[in-house]
Amino acid sequence: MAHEISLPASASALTVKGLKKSYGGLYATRDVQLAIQAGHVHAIIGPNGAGKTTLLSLLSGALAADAGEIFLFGEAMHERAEQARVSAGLTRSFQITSVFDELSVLQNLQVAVQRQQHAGFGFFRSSARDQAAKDAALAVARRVGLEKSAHQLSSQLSHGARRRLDVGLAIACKPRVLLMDEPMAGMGHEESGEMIELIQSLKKELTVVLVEHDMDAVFALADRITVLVQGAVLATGSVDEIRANAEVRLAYLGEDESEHESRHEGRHESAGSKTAHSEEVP
Ligand SMILES: Nc1ncnc2c1ncn2[C@@H]1O[C@H](COP(=O)(O)OP(=O)(O)OP(=O)(O)O)[C@@H](O)[C@H]1O
Repeated sequence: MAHEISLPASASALTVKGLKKSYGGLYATRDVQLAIQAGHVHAIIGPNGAGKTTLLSLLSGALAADAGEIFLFGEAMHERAEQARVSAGLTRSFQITSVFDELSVLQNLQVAVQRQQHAGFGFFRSSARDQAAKDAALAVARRVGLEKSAHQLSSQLSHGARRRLDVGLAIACKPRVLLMDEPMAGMGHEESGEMIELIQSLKKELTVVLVEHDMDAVFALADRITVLVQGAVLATGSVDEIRANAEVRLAYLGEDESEHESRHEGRHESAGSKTAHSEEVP
């Protein structure tokens, strides 16, 4: 089980060293080290309050770290502002407020494409550039399975389709590493399945850091898993290594395995409804 960084910074898509963040006396992120390999889906799991969202915010630049370094393909990100990280290829998805309700799917994607092209909101526009942005937006809509809803208002989308639009907005920024914060949240079985398929397909093009409570989705998608407990990395490993790790089971579930198994036998839950106390490391 690797706690230490075994890859040189340039060999991994994202390398994190000694990352720290505290709120008052409480460490939300405690000396976190990560080496995330290119082309992987790397899941970050842990109980409620473990520091998963804080970690994503530190990686995206939405939050300033107290200490630590972040490298994107060997390039230092930790002193850059959020937008500069997006421009370098480090983008966070599922900031649901980034969707404009009053715009169609295609218009939303077009705005994201134009931002990426530094075209702004209509300044220095040319019809050729507008057409190129529209074509690129349509390609992204197809990529996330929203071509049939391209002209629909975003406010009229189902929850699952809206979350796919969020992925589309992130893809429009041409990320090399995509940070995803609970993409399956609030989804039923079918919508989760569609999102799993979409994330699986993204692996061909980019690296995904996935924070997710739905363990079925994590086990279906992850090449590597890092377990956070109280802000610190407890373990990093393959799905099989993490499932077999007694320390993880104990710390993550807060109970021993036999207790968990007996409780699990009597429980029935639908996908996407799992909470920290019902998360499984089966
Ligand atoms: N703005 C803040 N001010 C003070 N404490 C905070 C703040 N944000 C987070 N925390 C604390 O930091 C710790 C980590 O929180 P964080 O939201 O990152 O955990 P999480 O693993 O994402 O939890 P969850 O699974 O419930 O989303 C928690 O103890 C939380 O209460």
